Amino acid sequence: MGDYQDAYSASMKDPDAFWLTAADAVTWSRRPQRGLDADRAPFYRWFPDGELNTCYNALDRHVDAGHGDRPALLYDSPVTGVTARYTYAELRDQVARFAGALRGLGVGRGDRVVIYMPMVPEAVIAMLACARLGAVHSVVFGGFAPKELAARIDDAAPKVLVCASCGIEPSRVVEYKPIVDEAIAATPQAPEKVVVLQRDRARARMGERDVDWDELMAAAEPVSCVDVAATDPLYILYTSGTTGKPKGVVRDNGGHAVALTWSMANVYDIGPGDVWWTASDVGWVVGHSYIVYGPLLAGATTVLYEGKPVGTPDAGAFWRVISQYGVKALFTAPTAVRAIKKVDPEGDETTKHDLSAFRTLFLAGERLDPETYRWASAKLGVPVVDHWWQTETGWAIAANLRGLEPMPIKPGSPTVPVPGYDVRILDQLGQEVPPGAEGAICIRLPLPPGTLPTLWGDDERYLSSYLSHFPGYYLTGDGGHVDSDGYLFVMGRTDDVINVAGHRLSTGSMEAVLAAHPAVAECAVIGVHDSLKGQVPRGFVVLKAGVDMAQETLQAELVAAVRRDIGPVAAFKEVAIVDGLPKTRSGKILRKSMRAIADGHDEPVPSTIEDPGVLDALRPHLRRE
Ligand SMILES: CCC(=O)SCCNC(=O)CCNC(=O)[C@H](O)C(C)(C)COP(=O)(O)OP(=O)(O)OC[C@H]1O[C@@H](n2cnc3c(N)ncnc32)[C@H](O)[C@@H]1OP(=O)(O)O
Repeated sequence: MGDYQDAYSASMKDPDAFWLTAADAVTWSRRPQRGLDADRAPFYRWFPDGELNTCYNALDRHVDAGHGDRPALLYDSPVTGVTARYTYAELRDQVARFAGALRGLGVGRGDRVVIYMPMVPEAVIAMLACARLGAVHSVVFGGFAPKELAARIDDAAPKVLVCASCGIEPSRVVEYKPIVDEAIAATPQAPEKVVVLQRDRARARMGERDVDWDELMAAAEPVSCVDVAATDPLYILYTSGTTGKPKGVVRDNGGHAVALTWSMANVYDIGPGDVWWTASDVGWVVGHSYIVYGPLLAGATTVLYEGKPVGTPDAGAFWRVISQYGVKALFTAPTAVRAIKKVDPEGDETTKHDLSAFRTLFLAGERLDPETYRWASAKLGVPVVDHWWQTETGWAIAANLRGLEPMPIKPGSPTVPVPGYDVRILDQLGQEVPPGAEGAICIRLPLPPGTLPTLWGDDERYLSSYLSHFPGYYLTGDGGHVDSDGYLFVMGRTDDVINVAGHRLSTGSMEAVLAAHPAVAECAVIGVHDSLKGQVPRGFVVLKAGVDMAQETLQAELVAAVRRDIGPVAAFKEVAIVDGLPKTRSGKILRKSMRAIADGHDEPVPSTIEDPGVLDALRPHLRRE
């Protein structure tokens, strides 16, 4: 662990020096003299005296350096049959023009813009245009329903919303504009204007506040980059918490640019001119960091793929893209690999494509099970590198740093803490546990650059969600252990957040939907193991006295309600009607015990249980006997 150990120790001993050196890789309009600002600890900030523009660093800088002809973005859309190639100069020009269009709609520094779009180049253009103006974008994943979109609009209070008329799923066209209209009607924070990108598969009906993307672009003048403080927000990205209300994770400009630039070289071994592909969605943090900002900051070529691992058209889609564009490294979620493996268990499709340029498969977003790791390693013949991070951190907490010092891979472990992250495993009393012992995975403050400085408009919730549990530490919400070689093993969430196909979801918000049904007296939703999606939600409801309704009808209504209120992404398909839910004497539902039984590893029942008979009666439902 030579280079790694040196870098890690340097980042711990003198974080200011470490990150100010890393900051040299970024172009500043005012170079920072200070690294960490701890004046308002635990609200730490990075590079408080620095000024820059993130869009300048992602685009203009490369054009100014003479690389305007280098491909910046390769769009590949098997669902529409369209491909497109943007050089750095072309992408810069499109972004500058759309920034001019937004400015014409009154968007300026600090204003919020909500983006609700599928995987089209215009989504990337809109994000970078906001960054160019110093405006704050908030991208919402297309699989969320109107209510979820409305909750995000409510919180971000955007001046403008940018959407497409539709997204294209393999089995159906999803009309986005009616979802946007419904969401806007449900919030007092309606944006002044909605910019609509019309797609031929389902053109949107336009209303008074709507503006057509093409018409706007045709009339707009390009604008240059606006310098912002390093500590100014670049974006807000909402993520599920334990309650129904999503948390608005804030990302700053300076720390983000420094951390992502550092990560592209050191974690992913990607530099200028390399072709890099993150198969995810711009609506998730992986899409923000590693479809859009990271690769462009690094001067690499990023692939934007509007398709699925299977079915668009077959299980060879990923290998076709790798071969067609000479992709050096792919970053995706384990669930995508499991989907391919299910359809093509022998990996025959891998042999039909030239993968000679392909060097590494990076996986994150959910636990990488050893079986999936072994399959991908065997079929692809390249290192399969797990790494672990969160929406909140924006980049890797633990990784096998391929550009710094590749290390032996241990299946089931994302390897070691990344420089900047002081990872500790704590017991319930906040004491550090010895190697091998399970505990709460925490990070000693301060967090490194690029991580969340707070939650949008809610410092209190930032403290209560992450910092107050163990003072001086950031609580990740995951449990796990470190082995005697210093490798981290992440075993899963310790709260009621679940991970379905790499999508982080709150069981609390699903419970709120079930509880709102007039027939339901009480309910619980738990995440249970699923061989394809990693986890899926399962609901259990107790009916109000006197309810007389056919079980199937009620179940169908409850499933439909979750899809209507949260969205298809919740993948909520199963709900059981039961006589009672197991509780402690103080009334807390024993979800952990329910989860354990459903997953087939019974744990001792807590002594605080009110009535063990209730849990016994539930066992057949949990085990689906
Ligand atoms: C490290 C930090 C992080 O964790 S960031 C988060 C990282 N997570 C990821 O990158 C997500 C990885 N997962 C995926 O990309 C997808 O699940 C893959 C593997 C491609 C499978 O996709 P799919 O077959 O659509 O299944 P799914 O479970 O995602 O979808 C469930 C239902 O939702 C729908 N959906 C999905 N995306 C959209 C969208 N953009 N707009 C509208 N609807 C969408 C799907 O069609 C599906 O619907 P249905 O239930 O089949 O009708």
